[in-house]
This record gives sequence, C-alpha cells and structure tokens, in this order.
Amino acid sequence: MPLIAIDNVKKRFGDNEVLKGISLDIEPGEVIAIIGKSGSGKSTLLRCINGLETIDEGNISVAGAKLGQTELELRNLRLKVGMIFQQFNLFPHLSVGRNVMIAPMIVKGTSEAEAEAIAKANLEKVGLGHKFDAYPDQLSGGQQQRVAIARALSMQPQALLCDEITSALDPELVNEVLAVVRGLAKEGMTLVMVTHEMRFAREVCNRLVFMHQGKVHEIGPPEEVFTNPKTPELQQFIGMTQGA
Ligand SMILES: Nc1ncnc2c1ncn2[C@@H]1O[C@H](COP(=O)(O)OP(=O)(O)OP(=O)(O)O)[C@@H](O)[C@H]1O
Repeated sequence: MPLIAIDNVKKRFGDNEVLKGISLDIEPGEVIAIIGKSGSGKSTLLRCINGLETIDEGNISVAGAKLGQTELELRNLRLKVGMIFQQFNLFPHLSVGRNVMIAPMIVKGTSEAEAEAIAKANLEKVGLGHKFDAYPDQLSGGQQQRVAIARALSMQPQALLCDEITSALDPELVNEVLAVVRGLAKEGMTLVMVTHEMRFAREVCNRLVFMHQGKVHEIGPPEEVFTNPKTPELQQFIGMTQGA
C-alpha cells in the first residue's frame, strides 16, 4: 500500500486552476523530487498533501487514511506528515532545544523530560547536539535549517515534505543541509522534496516528478528522466537547469 496516495487532485485559486488532476502514489521509504518551472504547482501540491491547502476535487490519503477537510482531520494529518520550508521560522526567543521540544509538548502532550530526550536525539542526528542551549541568532542559516529539520523529526512523522529547503541559504551552506537529508533518505524516511538542486535529485531520489502547468508531465527514475526526456517541455527545463 502506498504511504501517500494522490488521486486526481484538482486545486483552484479563483479562476486559476493550479493543479489539474494530479495522481501519484508514494511508497514507504521513497525519496521523490518534484521539479518544474516556477508556477507549475509544485509548492501547492506539497501544501495539499500536508493539508495546508484544501483540495477542490480528488483524494489524498496518508497511511491508508483519507485526507478529510475538517480542522481536526487536517491536524491529525499534520501529525503524520512533517513539512520543512524555505524559511526556517524558528522562535527567536527560545533556545534551540526549546524550539525542537515545543511542538511535541503542545501538540501531542509529550512530557517535558521525554520531549527533551527526543529533541537531544534529533539535534544529534542533524549534527547540532552541542547547540541545545544556543539561540537561533547564534546559528548560521544552514544550522537553523538543520534545527528546523530536527523540529520536524521530533513529531515522529511518517513522511517529510521539503519545500525548497536550501533556496534561502548561501551556497556554501547548502551541502550541510543536503547531507542531513541524504542521511534521512538512507535511514528509510519517506521524503517528497521540491528542489532546484538537480545534482542532489539525481543522486538521492528514487523518482523524479516533472510538473508542468499543473500536471505531472513526466515521471521516472532520475537517470531516465534526465538522460531520456520524452517531451520538449522537459528537454527545455533540463537545458535551463544544466549545471545546477
Ligand atoms: N494562496 C494563493 N492564492 C492565489 N494564488 C496562488 C496561491 N498560492 C499559489 N498560487 C498560484 O498558484 C500557481 C502555482 O504556484 P506554486 O507556488 O504552487 O508554484 P511552484 O511551482 O511551487 O512555483 P515556485 O517554483 O516559484 O515556488 C501560481 O500561479 C501562483 O501564483
């Protein structure tokens, strides 16, 4: 059974139909990169999977449970699927450790002692165990994004959605974040990433989804998609991103 099943999903903003019938099954442990031009609907698709946007038609289910549209159902969904954004959105007045502890404590009622243990383990995992008591403004952007990853992991999600998580970083900080993602992929975490890091997508992802004008235009293993694009739209996109 797929972990995430997306079936003929349509999404409109006013007259603008942004997702025009997306179907995609994501298996447990798969690492999927979503690529495509600006405005093709990549972020909207991720936000629909996480219930941050409602859908107009179709179905999404996660771990066999259909994505409902009530606030409670969406909240339960967000417990299963974590999301990391371009902006790290850490609380500046809280220490790194508290930033990671707070979601499980508030959302799940995890005890402070348990939340601390989980936070420490996840900060270790992203290479920042020694920064537990530091504050976000004492960290580089790459380190802050790694804290955001630890924060998402602390909710013990079944899948992680990553929306251009390295786009706000200086180039020299990109690799430390991608290394963390690579580690998660190796451990078997299900990952769906919107990314412009083509080399990373090629090396780490099982499948690549090329979106064009609100549709899955091409899909397949990265080698196949990159070396044998079937449509002129993908050929043109690959030409645009060469060297990325
Ligand atoms: N909240 C919103 N209200 C109205 N229109 C929106 C909203 N969010 C997205 N859109 C529109 O939906 C379309 C797709 O946007 P989306 O952000 O999903 O594209 P994208 O492929 O992720 O692009 P980018 O690479 O630039 O982030 C765009 O035309 C955008 O203007």
